[in-house]
Amino acid sequence: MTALRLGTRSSALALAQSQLTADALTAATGRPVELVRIVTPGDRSNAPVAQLGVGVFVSALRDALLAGEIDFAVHSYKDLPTGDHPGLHIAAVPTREDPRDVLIAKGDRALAELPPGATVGTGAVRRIAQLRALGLELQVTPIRGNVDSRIARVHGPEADLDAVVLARAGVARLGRTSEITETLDPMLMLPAPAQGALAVECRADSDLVELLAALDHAPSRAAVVAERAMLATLEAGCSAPVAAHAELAEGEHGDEIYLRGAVISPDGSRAIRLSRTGTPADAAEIGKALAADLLDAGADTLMGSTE
Ligand SMILES: NCc1[nH]cc(CCC(=O)O)c1CC(=O)O
Repeated sequence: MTALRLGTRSSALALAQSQLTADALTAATGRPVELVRIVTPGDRSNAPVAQLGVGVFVSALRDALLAGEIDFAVHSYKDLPTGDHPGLHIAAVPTREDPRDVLIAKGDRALAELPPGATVGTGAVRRIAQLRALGLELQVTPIRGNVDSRIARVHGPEADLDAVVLARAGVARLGRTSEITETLDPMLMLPAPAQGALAVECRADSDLVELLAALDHAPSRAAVVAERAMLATLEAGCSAPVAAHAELAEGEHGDEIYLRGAVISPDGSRAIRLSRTGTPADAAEIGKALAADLLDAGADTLMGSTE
């Protein structure tokens, strides 16, 4: 049988999550899968990702899909733009990894155990804002780079920070969970919408739509749909850092989604945190309604407060 071509970036994380997905697909369907490395403008450039945007990585894979060079691609769902892409289809959202953020700190420390003035590195404005909101005497430092190079800022010959904050999912997929010193409580550090989830994408007219659906995990998809609907609705009205986390639980009347959302001012001085519940079938509506609640509570005014 001809192998299905799975396009992937060459970063360690992209290769790890592509290989995991390839193995799961082969186990579920018997179809062999080969990885095809796509060199993206982002991989060729030395410019910081913050400047290029993760969009460049996604675009190169999507171009290769539409050109028929690859049959499907696996993305970190949180890196995808919120709008649908014409001609493409997300055929599966596999079982999500733990969506929480983690701390990797020197001396096996938790956040509350870091000494005053400790340096904590992280890239995302969402994490920076929530770290500042804790009111600890931390020096929050914006950093960039891949997961390995960020961990190297704490452990290793070039170490120059006391701690870094990362997504648990990325650390787990690279097999480095033993280095985690604290998994951060979502009450304090709410994750990015869709963090820990993957999107398996193919052309909308592809024969593979049904085959790839074997990898879909309905509860993971419902959670991501709720979180991303919230994000998409907020994008129109507010440019402050956004966080979201949906949990599925069995309620009295069947499964229920519990969606939490937060919008934080970049300096951490103000935060609006709200939640909504509903049924998984209404995931998108729950997300939109929570975004409307956040805007009603003043989410659009949070960008103004800076240090
Ligand atoms: N921002 C980059 C990024 N995109 C996806 C992950 C891994 C976690 C995931 O799949 O959600 C990471 C690293 C991180 O945020 O620490």
